[in-house]
Amino acid sequence: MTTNDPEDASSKKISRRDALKLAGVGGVGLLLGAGGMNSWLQGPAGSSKTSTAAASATASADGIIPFYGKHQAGILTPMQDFICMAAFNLTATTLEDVRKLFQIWTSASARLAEGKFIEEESDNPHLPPADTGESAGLAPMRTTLTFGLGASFFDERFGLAGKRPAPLVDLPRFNSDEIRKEWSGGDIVVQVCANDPQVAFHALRNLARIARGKAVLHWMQEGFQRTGAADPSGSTPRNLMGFKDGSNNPNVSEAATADEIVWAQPSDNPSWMAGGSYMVMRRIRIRIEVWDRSSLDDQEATFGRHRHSGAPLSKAGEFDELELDRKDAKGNLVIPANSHVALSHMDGKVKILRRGYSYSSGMDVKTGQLNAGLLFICFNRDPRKQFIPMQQKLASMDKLNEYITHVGSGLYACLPGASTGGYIGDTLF
Ligand SMILES: C=CC1=C(C)c2cc3[nH]c(cc4nc(cc5[nH]c(cc1n2)c(C)c5CCC(=O)O)C(CCC(=O)O)=C4C)c(C)c3C=C
Ligand SMILES: [Fe+2]
Repeated sequence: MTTNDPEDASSKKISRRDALKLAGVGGVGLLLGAGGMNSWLQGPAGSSKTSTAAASATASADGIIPFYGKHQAGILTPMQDFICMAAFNLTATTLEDVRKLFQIWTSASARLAEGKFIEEESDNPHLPPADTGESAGLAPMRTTLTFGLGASFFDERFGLAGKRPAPLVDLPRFNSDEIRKEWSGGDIVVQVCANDPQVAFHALRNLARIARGKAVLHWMQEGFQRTGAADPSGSTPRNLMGFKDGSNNPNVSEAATADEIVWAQPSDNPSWMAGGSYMVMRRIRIRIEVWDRSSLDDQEATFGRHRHSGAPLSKAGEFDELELDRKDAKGNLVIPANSHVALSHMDGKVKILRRGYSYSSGMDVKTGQLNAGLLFICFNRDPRKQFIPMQQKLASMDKLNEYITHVGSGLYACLPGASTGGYIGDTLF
């Protein structure tokens, strides 16, 4: 069985020699030892201390991330440059049809991850082509496809109500939420990430196409970050507010950290979720024009970090430790208590794995302002203990709230990975 476990060398389809050859183009390869090359090729998402962004920069930027494995890819996988994400509502009326849908989605996804069409092409000119075709000749581009189930999947329709995982709660209404139904929920979520926007779109479009008669699109959103080509050094990407975003993500290349923060464990309930994770999606609109008129001091006080270096206020290095108790000569906290990092740090005890993308949906025709923001995505083992208390704290006092509004929301149980011959969801139905 192939695996998407980032620690497993057998999952790498690009040979070490190829990688070194390619990396040599940018002179990066020579600087990396064998261990360094491993994480550079396929280290987990999270802290850019492990050069995760560099993984999408050169040698492996067009490679294959195996679809089959203990865990679904697209969770610990170092972030690709683009996302195309959608929620579906089921029109299927039987569990057998739902199972068939996941079976065809699984085999199509495994092929898409390898840069193939969803099916072998038939040469019958009287039939529509099996695949829509816009990925012809394109490389796999590190495509990952990650599937999750919303709470509504467990309603009365398919006899699975008794199986709804306890952590898959209905998210509470948070202070100043302006959540819209058209950007929220859904029976199933599919997160497609790739280093090419057309490859990502193609994958999602074809999944929607083969779902015909069984599921329909509910919402869809594309997102981006700077590409690996634009930043071959792989430094932490900046969000649309100009700040480095992701610096203090947990280092999930340590299996124990990933198990503690991200993966549902066999001892957790329900056991069919073991190896899976809970994904939170928040569509967060940013009032960019207002932000752009605020002073640098105000911006830095909002996040509690320096804009240029990404360092915590009063520190010089991006990865320097946050000292939240430190006071200046006047006795004021150096990092304001209502700053985004002071609050989201949660005494260092509660952590989530963030994997969000910027989005831009053109212009708001009513106001003439940019309709843009953050497609916030995070993974956690139990949102009741991680995301929810963190967001409760942020929603009530974060200085960032002056500039943002949460307009879409979803919580999804991301199933464990599938083995070759199995299908996503086979531990449940
Ligand atoms: C509930 C969880 C979080 C939401 C929602 C959220 C929104 C949000 N964040 C930024 C930008 C930054 N966030 C940063 C750090 C950070 N954010 C969260 C959680 C949420 N953010 C956490 C757990 C952390 C790390 C805290 C820590 O322990 O240090 C940063 C600083 C750099 C970094 O570490 O990534 C930025 C910048 C935006 C723009 C946003 C909504 C639009
Ligand atoms: Fe944040």
